[in-house]
Amino acid sequence: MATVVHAPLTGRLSGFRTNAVAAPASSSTKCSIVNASGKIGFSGCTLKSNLVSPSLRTGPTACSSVRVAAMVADLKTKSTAPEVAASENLLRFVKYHGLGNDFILVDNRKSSTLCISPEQAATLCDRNFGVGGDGVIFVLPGVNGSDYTMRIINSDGSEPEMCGNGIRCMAKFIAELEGTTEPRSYKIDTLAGLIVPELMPDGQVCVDMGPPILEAKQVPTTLEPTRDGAVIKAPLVVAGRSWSVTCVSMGNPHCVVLLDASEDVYSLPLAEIGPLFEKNEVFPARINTEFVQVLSSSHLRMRVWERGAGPTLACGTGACALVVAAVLEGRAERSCLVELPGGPLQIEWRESDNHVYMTGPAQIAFRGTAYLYS
Ligand SMILES: N[C@@H](CCC[C@H](N)C(=O)O)C(=O)O
Repeated sequence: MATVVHAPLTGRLSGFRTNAVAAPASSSTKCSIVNASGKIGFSGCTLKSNLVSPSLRTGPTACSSVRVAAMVADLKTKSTAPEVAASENLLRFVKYHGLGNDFILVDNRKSSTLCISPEQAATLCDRNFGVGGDGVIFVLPGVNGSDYTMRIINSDGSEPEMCGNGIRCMAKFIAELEGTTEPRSYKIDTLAGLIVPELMPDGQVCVDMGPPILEAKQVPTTLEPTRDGAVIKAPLVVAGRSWSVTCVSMGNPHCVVLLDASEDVYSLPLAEIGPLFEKNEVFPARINTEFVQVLSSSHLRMRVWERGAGPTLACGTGACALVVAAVLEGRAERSCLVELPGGPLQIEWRESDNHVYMTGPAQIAFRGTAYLYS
């Protein structure tokens, strides 16, 4: 008898989702695999992902050939204290996402040193061999008067300075760790400076992302500045096409490409051009690239190729950067709805303080315990 243990966690964009897996209850029980579209794919057992109940992972099973880094995400776990279990190579985590930009959140409050290596983080992010995620986010003790410190490792193991969707997720995670449901804000130290997310009464998170950085050398880019030290509407040839680019740092570097209104952003071959921007020699620290369709002066549609993570469903710092770029190019107002593949963000580049404010959701997906392999 085949036993389906877990229903799949499916999403609107199943191509970005891990497959849900059914595990055998005993060696004599066959397991069925439910694919991301919700269909039972086949019997037998090649364990492919992470949704296996811990109660079912011991003892002889038909899944002994498990190649995966044996991630265990227990949807039934009720724990309210998702602290790192450093013993026995186990790591407790909570998976969150902001508009489908997904992160493995780790409670690292007991130390200022990351509890796992960048390589381990990259393995955890693998959608076939790990939990799956665009990055791992660590909550560390605060420094210099901040409440907490955020560190993030991209899915390729590199460390960026900041993450907009990630910091909304982190604010929700901290509230969970602190056991509070009250609206409040946190001062978070990041490699991009102090960032302040605020939990709103409606469940959204509004983040003061600080001021944009436009000075070419600080972005950084070696492109020739076109206006007051900034790179605005500069020509850049990539993949045989001359693009008009504006470079903005929100702590991390962004290259914004505002398209003609008539060009459908979804017609671009993102997987082909994204890496060519990311690794272009004019961006010495590599770059995140946003391709933008200006639907109106307050409604922008974007797709992103992220440095160290590839095509993601949303990029918070990218949405902030493109509103700044669109204002500088005279294509948009200071307050815009930015439509990303995973949903909308409201972005405002406030004239009074020169800070960019981002408002959007952050949601828990599941909690789990992962085996760590060095
Ligand atoms: N998705 C993030 C940005 C994460 C960091 C980025 N990949 C980089 O390397 O700069 C966001 O929401 O801002």
